[in-house]
Amino acid sequence: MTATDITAHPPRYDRVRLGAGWVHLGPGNFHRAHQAWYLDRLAELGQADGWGVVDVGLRPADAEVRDRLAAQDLLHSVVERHPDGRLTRRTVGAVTGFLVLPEDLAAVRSRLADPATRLVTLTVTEGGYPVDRTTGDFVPSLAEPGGTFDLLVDALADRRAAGLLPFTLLSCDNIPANGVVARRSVLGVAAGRDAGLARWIEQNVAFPSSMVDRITPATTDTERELVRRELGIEDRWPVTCEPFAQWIVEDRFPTGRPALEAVGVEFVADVEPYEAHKLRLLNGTHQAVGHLGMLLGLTTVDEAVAHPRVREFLTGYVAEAAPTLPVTPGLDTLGYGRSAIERFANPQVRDTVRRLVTDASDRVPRFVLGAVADNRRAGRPVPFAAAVLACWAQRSLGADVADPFAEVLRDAARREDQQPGAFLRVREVFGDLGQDEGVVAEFRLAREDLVAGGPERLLARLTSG
Ligand SMILES: NC(=O)c1ccc[n+]([C@@H]2O[C@H](COP(=O)([O-])OP(=O)(O)OC[C@H]3O[C@@H](n4cnc5c(N)ncnc54)[C@H](O)[C@@H]3O)[C@@H](O)[C@H]2O)c1
Ligand SMILES: O=P(O)(O)OC[C@@H](O)[C@@H](O)[C@H](O)[C@H](O)CO
Repeated sequence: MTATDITAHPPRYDRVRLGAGWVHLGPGNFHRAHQAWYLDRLAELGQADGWGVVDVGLRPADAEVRDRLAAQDLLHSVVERHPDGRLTRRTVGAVTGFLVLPEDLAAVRSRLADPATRLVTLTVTEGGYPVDRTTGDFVPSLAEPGGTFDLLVDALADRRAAGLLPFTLLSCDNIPANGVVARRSVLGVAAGRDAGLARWIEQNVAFPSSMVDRITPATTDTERELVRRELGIEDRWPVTCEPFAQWIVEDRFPTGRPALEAVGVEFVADVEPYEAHKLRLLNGTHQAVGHLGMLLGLTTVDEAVAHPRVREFLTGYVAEAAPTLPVTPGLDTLGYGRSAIERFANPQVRDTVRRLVTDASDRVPRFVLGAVADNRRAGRPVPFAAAVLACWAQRSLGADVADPFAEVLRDAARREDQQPGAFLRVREVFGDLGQDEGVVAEFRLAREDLVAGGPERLLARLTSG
């Protein structure tokens, strides 16, 4: 098929009417497959006027994304990959600006200070928040100078000085109580500068929490080629993802919000039960399949789920974590976990196990350890979670581990033979977990399996095959 440029396939609405009322920090793949995709569908209904998104990148890698998208009028494809191989594509035109720090600092400041800007969203990854991984407390030394939270506090100070209303700050990162964590991060940075500003923020800025969901792998040349070959579109940075998408948001937007309920976003009074289900049963189970899949030498998540013992292990993991979740009307906890595993099994999505375990020390405490702590408080054993941690320990011995704590974890994993449980005693990652003798015993058992017979032996012990 001869490919035509994406600019020859524009959205069916007038992008000029979108303007710019929404700023997004962290313009990665997920943002484009999720928040921008939802707004695009709202724009098609003619209900997004004034809410165009200005993307802001704070990392050098964002400049390449900006350059590629700028060459195609900031349009991008979102391509849904159905299990039967079908592809559905739309051109997303919701992003009306793309700025990158540090070069565009003045433009970013003025965008954030503009009265038209009423909503700021974040997908800056779990590690992008200056809070302790295990307690969630603000840690001043983790706040990157000139980073996300300095920028937000500067912007709020500008708005206060100009007598403007603030914007609402909505975190879309996978973190328990992400609104509370965003608030703590902003207030922590503000308090270190000016108590009056911190008070003003406390009294005036809303930080709703949200649960976000759509499995969105990284884009490589393979995805670009797929879009060119199968759909006939030349797109310099398409995003491929699963067909499923969900966004549940705490409805606190004193400065207004787009009417996203028209395109399926659910606005609720309390997002916590939905968020807990998602983080513990989807992201937690993702950690399980990611660490096991890496040790099994597999590349994609669906390959791992196709291994019958891995699927059974994941089912066991879900059953172990499920009792820690609140009974929630309309939510079948075990069914939710089962449907997550079905989504992982989609052979078309081509998500990699490596993506899931990157920066695991930012993810495991948020996705796995909460359920472990709740189970232990209730006196329940945690053989499946302990097995996931043992897989992580084993994998930490490798040289190619991308993780802020890679060296510390490697050293601890190396000491395991002499000091059993040393890995779990890396306090910055595991908090007090290493003091729990029951968990340490289960972890040791799993580690012995891995050392003696690899992941197959561990799987054989914990599943019936
Ligand atoms: N990919 C998914 O399936 C998915 C689904 C739900 C939620 N999320 C959330 O979105 C986040 C980003 O995922 P993605 O797939 O877009 O990743 P990505 O690698 O495509 O993009 C990450 C973005 O975050 C920015 N970033 C990273 N660290 C930062 C920091 N310390 N400060 C400021 N910006 C920073 C990067 O510059 C980039 O713009 C995840 O960490 C998760 O919290 C992802
Ligand atoms: O992106 P992270 O690091 O928060 O977590 C890895 C995956 O579990 C995550 O990206 C899922 O794919 C996503 O949360 C699905 O909605």
